[in-house]
Amino acid sequence: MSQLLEVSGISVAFDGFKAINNLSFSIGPAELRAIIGPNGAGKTTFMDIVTGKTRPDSGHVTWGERNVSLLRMSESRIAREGIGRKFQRPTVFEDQSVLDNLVMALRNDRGPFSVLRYRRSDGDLGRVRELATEIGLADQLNTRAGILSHGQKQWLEIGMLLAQEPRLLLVDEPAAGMTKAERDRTVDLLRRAAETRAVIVVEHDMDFVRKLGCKVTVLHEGSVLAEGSLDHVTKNQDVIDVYLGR
Ligand SMILES: Nc1ncnc2c1ncn2[C@@H]1O[C@H](COP(=O)(O)OP(=O)(O)OP(=O)(O)O)[C@@H](O)[C@H]1O
Repeated sequence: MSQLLEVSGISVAFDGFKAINNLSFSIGPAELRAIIGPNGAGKTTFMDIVTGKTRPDSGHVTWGERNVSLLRMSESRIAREGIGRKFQRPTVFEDQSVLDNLVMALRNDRGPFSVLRYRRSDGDLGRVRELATEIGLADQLNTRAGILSHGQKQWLEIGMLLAQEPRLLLVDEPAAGMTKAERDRTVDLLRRAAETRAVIVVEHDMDFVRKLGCKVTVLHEGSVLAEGSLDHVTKNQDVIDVYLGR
């Protein structure tokens, strides 16, 4: 298989306004990609379409080895197919410990009645420790999530998504509100996560995007304006005119 997700020729209009306009995009199974673009370019709407929250008026979105269409699937089915989404604001269970948040995320996996029967197993604890190490919170397992820093909460939520072993992770503006040290650790975390899965990062912070060191897709008015390395797209005059030069 060459691509994990293939989006071709999608368009969606809200009250006649084309938020997404004949957009095509694809990402491989172990690839990190940054999406940038001015406010209103369609970045959120694009993620809404991939996750099934918004249905495009036209176009195709195909997924996985069997090229199944995501357009007929519900949001929850798409999540079960292995597409995880991290919104900008962290949504962890503040009164629970880091450990319990990660255990709950593992539990999410197990079907509708499993929560009732659930017992924490040694295997789960092993996996939770692995996840906590991956997100840099191994020493905070018993800390209440509510007292973590903003960056640590973001990592915890990424860990909760990783617990479900997504094949594609969509991450919305992770750098916002983070300290420089937290941003650097987030870059490492996302780069590592993308060694074994596809990761799409929507971000305005160009320094952060540069550190991600990945291919960049620039959206503008619902279409791809430019694509390539950050150096390549930042030299593009159209990109300078609509985004960087403002
Ligand atoms: N449900 C909706 N109804 C009407 N218009 C919408 C809706 N959702 C998005 N839009 C419009 O579609 C365009 C694209 O919005 P979108 O939020 O996808 O852009 P964005 O690139 O994520 O912007 P930002 O960087 O500000 O988050 C905007 O003009 C927005 O106002």
